[in-house]
Amino acid sequence: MEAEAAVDYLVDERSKAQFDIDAMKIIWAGGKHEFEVSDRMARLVASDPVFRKDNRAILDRKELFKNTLRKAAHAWKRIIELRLSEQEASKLRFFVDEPAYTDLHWGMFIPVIKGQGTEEQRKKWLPMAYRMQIIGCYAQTELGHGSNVQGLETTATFDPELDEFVIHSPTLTSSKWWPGGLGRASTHAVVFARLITDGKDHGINGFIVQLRSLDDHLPLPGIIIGDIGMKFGNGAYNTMDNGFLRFDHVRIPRDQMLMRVKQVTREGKVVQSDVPWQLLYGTMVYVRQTIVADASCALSRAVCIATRYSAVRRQFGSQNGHETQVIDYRTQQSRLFPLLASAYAFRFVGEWLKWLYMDVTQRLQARDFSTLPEAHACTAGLKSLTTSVTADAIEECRKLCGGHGYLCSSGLPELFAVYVPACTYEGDNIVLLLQVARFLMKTVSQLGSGERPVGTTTYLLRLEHLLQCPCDVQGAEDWLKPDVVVQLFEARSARMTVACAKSLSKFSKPEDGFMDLSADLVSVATAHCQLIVVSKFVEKLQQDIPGEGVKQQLEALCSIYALSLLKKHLGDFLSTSCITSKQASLANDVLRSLYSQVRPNAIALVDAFNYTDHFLGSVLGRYDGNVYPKLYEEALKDPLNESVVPDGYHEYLQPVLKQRLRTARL
Ligand SMILES: CCCCCCCCCC/C=C\CCCCCCCCCC(=O)SCCNC(=O)CCNC(=O)[C@H](O)C(C)(C)COP(=O)(O)OP(=O)(O)OC[C@H]1O[C@@H](n2cnc3c(N)ncnc32)[C@H](O)[C@@H]1OP(=O)(O)O
Ligand SMILES: Cc1cc2nc3c(=O)[nH]c(=O)nc-3n(C[C@H](O)[C@H](O)[C@H](O)COP(=O)(O)OP(=O)(O)OC[C@H]3O[C@@H](n4cnc5c(N)ncnc54)[C@H](O)[C@@H]3O)c2cc1C
Repeated sequence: MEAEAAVDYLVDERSKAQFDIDAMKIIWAGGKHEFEVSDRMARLVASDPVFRKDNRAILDRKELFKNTLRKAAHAWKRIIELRLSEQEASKLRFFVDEPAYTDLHWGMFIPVIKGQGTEEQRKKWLPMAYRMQIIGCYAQTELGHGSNVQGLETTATFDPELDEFVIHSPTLTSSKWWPGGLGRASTHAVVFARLITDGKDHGINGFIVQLRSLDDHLPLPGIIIGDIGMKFGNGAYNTMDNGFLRFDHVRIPRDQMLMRVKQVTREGKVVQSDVPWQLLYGTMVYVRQTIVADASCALSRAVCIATRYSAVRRQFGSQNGHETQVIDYRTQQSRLFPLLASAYAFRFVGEWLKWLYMDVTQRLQARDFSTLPEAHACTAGLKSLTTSVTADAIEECRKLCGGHGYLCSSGLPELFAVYVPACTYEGDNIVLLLQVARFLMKTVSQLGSGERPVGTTTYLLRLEHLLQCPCDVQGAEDWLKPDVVVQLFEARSARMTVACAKSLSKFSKPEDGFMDLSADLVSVATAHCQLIVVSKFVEKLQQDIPGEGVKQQLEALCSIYALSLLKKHLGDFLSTSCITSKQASLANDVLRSLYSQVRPNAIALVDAFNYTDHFLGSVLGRYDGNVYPKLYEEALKDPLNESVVPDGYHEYLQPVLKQRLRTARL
C-alpha cells in the first residue's frame, strides 16, 4: 500500500476551538504540577517498547500473563532507577494500562494493613511491602459469598496453647474466589475470616497469611491455590491472575491478626477497641473512592475516541464538496455530548470525593467518627453511579463509531471488557445503591429527633420548602441558572426520598419494606447521587477558573450534564411535580442550543484530556485523525494475514470446494 504523508486530518477542527486548551488541560489534570507529572509519565511509557500493548488480543493466556509480569517488573525497575515519587509511580502504572497483581498489592494489600493494622504491625509489614519483598492481595470474597461480607465462612480459630490462629476452609463455598493477584503472583494475603475464640464466633476480621514460599514460590503446607480461569474478552482483564484459595488448618501467629478494630489477648480474650467496627470495611471505602476517579479516565478515553472519529467519519449529504461529518448529525451530538459532559462531571466529583475521603481519614485519626456514615454512602453511591454510566457509555461510544468500533483496533472492545467488572467488584452496584437508600431513609427518619443531616444531605433540612417549591423556569434561559437546576435536583431527590419513606412506614417490619420496595429505593439513591454530581460540578464553577473561554465551556458542559439527566429521567421530575411539561420542553430546546455551542469545541475538549496515542490504543481515536490507512495497517498485522492461503485450506476448505464441484457436475 502507498505510504501516506503525515497529515493532521483534525487541524481544521482544532482551529475552531474558542478556549485556551492548555488551561483546560490543567483543570482536567487537577493542577499544574499534576499535569506536568501526568504528561511526563505518559510520554515515558509511550516511548518504551516494553510497554507495547497492541498485541494483547492475540496472545494466549500464558503469554499474556508472562508479558504482564514482564511489564510489572520493568515498571518497578524504572520506578527505582528514576527514583520516582509515589505520585509519579502511580501515574506510570496508570499509563502502562494493564491490570496486574501490583494493582492489588499497592491498591488494597498495603492500604488494608495501613488502615486495620496496629502501629507495630504497620512497622513490621509495610517496609517489606513497600520494597516489594513480599507481594500481597486482598482475599475477602468466597465462592459462595461476595456481597454479604458478614456471611463469609472461612474460620480463624484461636489456639491459646500455641498462641496461634488456625485458618481453615470448612466447605467448598468457603474457598476464597476472585482475589486479584492471588492466582499466581502473591506471596501473602490479607484473608478475611470469622474470628473464633473459645468456641464463640466474633464476626469477621482480617489476618495476614503467607501463601507461598519466599524461596521457590511454592504454596506453603495446607494452602491449595490457583487461577480461576479466563474472564470476559480477549486480553482485557485476563492479564490479572484472579485466584482461588483453600486452607487446610493453616497456622499463623496471633500477631498476624489485624488488630486495630478488635484485639485478641494472649489468653484468647476478645477486646473491641473504641473505633467503629465498620472500619473493617475501610479499605473498600478507600478503593471505591479511587474507582470514581478512574471512571472519568475510562469514560474520557472512550469519548475521546468516539469524538475524534465522529469528526473524521463522513456519511451522506454534502458539506463543502464532501459527505457530512457524522459529528454534525444532531442524533450523534445528543448521544455523544452528554457523555463528554459526564466525563468532566465525574472528574470533578472524583476530585471532591478524594477530598472527602482525606477529611474523614483525618477525623478518624482525631477520633471524630461522625462523618463516617456519609463517607460510606457517598463512596458507595458514586462508585455505583459512575461505573454504571461509564460501562454503558463505552458501549455507546462503540456504537457511535459504527462498524469500525467493533474492531479490536478501535480500542473500544477491550476497554469495555476491562471496564465492565467495575460494576461488580468492590461492591455490586445495586447492593451499594441500597446502602445509600438505607442511609437516606435513616437520615429522613431522624429529622424530627434533632439529628442534623450533614454534608451532602444538608438539603434535607429544607424539606418542607423542597416538597412544595415550584421550579423557577419561565423562559429557556432560566435553565442555564445553576441555582435553579440544583434546587430542582434537590426537590426531585427530597420528594422521592419522602415518598419512599412513607411507603416504608406502612410495613410492620422495616426489613420487609426494604425487600418489597428495593427497586424504588434504588431509584431514590440514584436521584440523590445525581444531585451530588450536579452540585459538585456547579461548585467547581464557583471557583477561580483561569484561561480564556474555559469557564464558558465548562458552564455549557455542566448544563448539558444536568439537562440531559433531566431528559433521561423525565418521569421522575414529572411524577413528583417538580416541573411541568412546558418546562421540560424548554429544557430540550436549551439542550439543542448547548450542543451547537459545544460542537466547534468538541475536538479541543477531548484533546484537553492529553491522552497519548499509546494510551488510547485506538486507530479511530488517533490524534492526527489518519484513520483509514492505519485501519489497513492493523488489519494486515493479523496472524490470519500472515499467509495468502490460510492454514487449514488443504484439510478443510479444499475438500469442501472439490465436493461442491462434483455435486455441480451431477
Ligand atoms: C511507589 C510505587 C507506587 C506504585 C503505585 C501503583 C498504584 C496502583 C494503585 C491502584 C489503586 C487502586 C486500584 C485498586 C484496584 C482495584 C481493582 C479491583 C479490585 C476489586 C477488589 C474487590 O472486589 S474486594 C471485595 C469487595 N467486596 C465488597 O465490596 C463487598 C460488598 N459488601 C459490603 O460492603 C457489605 O457486606 C455491605 C455494606 C453490603 C453490607 O454489610 P453488613 O451486612 O455488615 O451491613 P449492613 O448493611 O447491615 O450495615 C451495617 C452498618 O454499617 C454501615 N456500613 C456498611 N458498610 C460500611 C462502610 N464501608 N463504611 C462505613 N459504614 C458502613 C451501614 O451503613 C450500616 O449502618 P447503620 O445503618 O447505621 O447501622
Ligand atoms: C474482576 C473482579 C475482580 C475482583 N477482585 C476481588 C479481589 O481482589 N478481592 C476480593 O475479595 N474480591 C474480588 N472480587 C469479588 C467481588 O468483590 C464480588 O464479585 C462483588 O463484591 C459482588 O459479589 P458477588 O459476586 O457475591 O455478587 P452477588 O451478590 O452474588 O450478586 C449477584 C446478583 O444478586 C444481586 N444481589 C445480591 N445481593 C442483593 C441484595 N441484598 N438485594 C438485591 N440484589 C442483590 C446483585 O445485584 C447481582 O445482580 C472481584 C470480582 C471481579 C469480577
